[in-house]
Amino acid sequence: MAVTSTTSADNTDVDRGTKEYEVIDIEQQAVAEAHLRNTTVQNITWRGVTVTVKDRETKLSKAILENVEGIVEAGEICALMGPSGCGKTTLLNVLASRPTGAQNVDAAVLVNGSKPSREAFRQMSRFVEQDDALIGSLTVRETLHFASRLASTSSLPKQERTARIDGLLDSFGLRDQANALIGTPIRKGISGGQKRRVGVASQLITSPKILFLDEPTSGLDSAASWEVINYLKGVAKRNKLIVIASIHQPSTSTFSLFDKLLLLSAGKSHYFGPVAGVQSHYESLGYELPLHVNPAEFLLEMVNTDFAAAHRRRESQQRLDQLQMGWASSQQAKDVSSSISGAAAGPSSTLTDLEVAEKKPSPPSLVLTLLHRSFVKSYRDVVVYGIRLAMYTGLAIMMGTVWLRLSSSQESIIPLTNAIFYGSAFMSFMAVAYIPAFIEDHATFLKEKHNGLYSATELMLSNFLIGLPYLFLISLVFSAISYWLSNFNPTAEAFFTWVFWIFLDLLAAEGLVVFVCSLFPSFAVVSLALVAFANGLWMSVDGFMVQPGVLNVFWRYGFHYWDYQKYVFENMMVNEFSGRVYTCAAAEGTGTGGKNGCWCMWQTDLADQCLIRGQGVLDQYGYKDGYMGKDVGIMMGIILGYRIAGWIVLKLKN
Ligand SMILES: Nc1ncnc2c1ncn2[C@@H]1O[C@H](COP(=O)(O)OP(=O)(O)OP(=O)(O)O)[C@@H](O)[C@H]1O
Repeated sequence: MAVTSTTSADNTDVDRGTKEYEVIDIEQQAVAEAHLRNTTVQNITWRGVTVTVKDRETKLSKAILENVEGIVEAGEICALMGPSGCGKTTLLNVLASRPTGAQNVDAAVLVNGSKPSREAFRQMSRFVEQDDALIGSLTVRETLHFASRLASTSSLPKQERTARIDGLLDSFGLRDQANALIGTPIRKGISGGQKRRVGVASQLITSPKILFLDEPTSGLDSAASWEVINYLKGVAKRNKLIVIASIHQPSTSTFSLFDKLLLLSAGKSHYFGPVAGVQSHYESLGYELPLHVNPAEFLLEMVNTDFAAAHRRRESQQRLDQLQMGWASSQQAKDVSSSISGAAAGPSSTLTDLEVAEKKPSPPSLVLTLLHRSFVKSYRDVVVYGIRLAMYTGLAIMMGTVWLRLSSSQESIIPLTNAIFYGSAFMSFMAVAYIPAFIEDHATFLKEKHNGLYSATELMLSNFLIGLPYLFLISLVFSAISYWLSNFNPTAEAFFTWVFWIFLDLLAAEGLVVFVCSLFPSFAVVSLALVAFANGLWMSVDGFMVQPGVLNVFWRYGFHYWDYQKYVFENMMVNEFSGRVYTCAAAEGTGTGGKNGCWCMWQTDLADQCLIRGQGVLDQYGYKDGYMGKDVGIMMGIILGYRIAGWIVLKLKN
């Protein structure tokens, strides 16, 4: 028979009345959460965690964490608390085996009493970032669906996957929001608290045994914070998961949801143990918790010297030292040490015994999943390609009407040349509009890479492939409008050659954006400035402004030959001029007339027929027909080069 469980809030400081937060069928829940059950990891311990960094001002080494230790058992949820800058994030990173950027890290972090291999630890743990990079244009259900596909084998039956997703939606109170968008800057989505819950659920769908969370409640009001932690606690308890979360000033009711507390100040432990025992520990040191005061606030005030008046600094530092000594010499601290030793001495299951998460998807299946996800994002989020398509359409109309119906007489030659340069250069320049979308993808990639889901190779491949149809569409729409309005070479072959070169131009420009954004993903403005600068450089040395034969050797050999805009401009020029003939102007009675009463701006073998052979225009630049195959090869090399450079940057950067 199904049993029903009801959870309602402890409402010491948040009045929630008798509101029922979840009414879930326990039997159904047990089935839906079967994949979350932890039967292998009994505990995580850390001892002697000492982290030193180089002081930014004095350049001397200083410890930001000193000899910190603790133990969290399966099913427990532990809070890391302390004043700002006390070392919470650093400790969380050390425990989660993530880079800290420190000079030296000493730590013995053990699972079930033994040191797990890096890969096993990656498989069994997940890290939920403070600013969890969710994709705003996906729905809540899609977010969990893609997280599941990236983490677990594609042979997982569809029904099983859906059951897991539904189970997590229920466990985190998200069933009603399942089909709501996460939200983008221009489309309102779910609330901040719901986003945090989605962030946690999307990590849990990958079945970790240990979950680290960096300030999961920051920026949330007390009711939303309570909900996030309460849902998390429910899942952890039912499935025996280990949860360690850093937290800033929780409300009384949120604070009491935690089983354990590690209180830090200036990198040192001030308390580690059950939340319920912290009050008696401080009472034993002579500090009684006043009535009607939030205990978390009280503790934080006690261990914070940042706001002490200048003349009381010394006094407050002395008190802090006393408190720290009080903890270090307490019986509880000794008990913590013995529990850690006990866990290490116990029958440690070697990590090959640990049930490591499910079989991972193959690289091609990862690429397919990323492609699918990017596809959904690309048609829902106008920032990705929609805005660019609109911009390029606008540019095509503008160009087509400025360079309108150019004739095949000689006065059109310079406008046609200018239009070719302007069109190809501006198309490339406007790829800067792709920067925000790629920066969002990069943030998601970092989170997923740290959690071991996929690597730079899968990102680069899927990112390149998803761009192909969209960039081709943009090239086609732009060309269909501007090409015929301006009256370029009116043959189908010339038109499609033009489309093809615009397409290659956009592919190279997007490669440049991806490379630069991979270098500076946190600074959109820097990426924007660099891409704009690079485009300016490529425009000035592509052969239009200064013809290749005139360009000095430094720019010619240093930059001109690997400037993709050179190949685009050259081949579009050849496409327009090599097979065409233009009429000369009729000579006016000025004495400068040609032989047949006409005046030709370019003297070619057709001058006596009052015509200009297009090749004459090309000769001025040193361009010839017949090199398209070679140039396409070079262009592909440049496009590939940008992608490889971006891939190397992503591989090398942490
Ligand atoms: N790689 C580093 N080099 C130099 N100093 C560092 C480095 N990493 C952290 N620190 C310093 O160590 C201290 C602890 O940083 P940490 O981010 O762990 O604190 P925190 O408790 O998480 O702070 P907050 O609550 O404000 O996020 C800070 O003073 C920080 O400036």
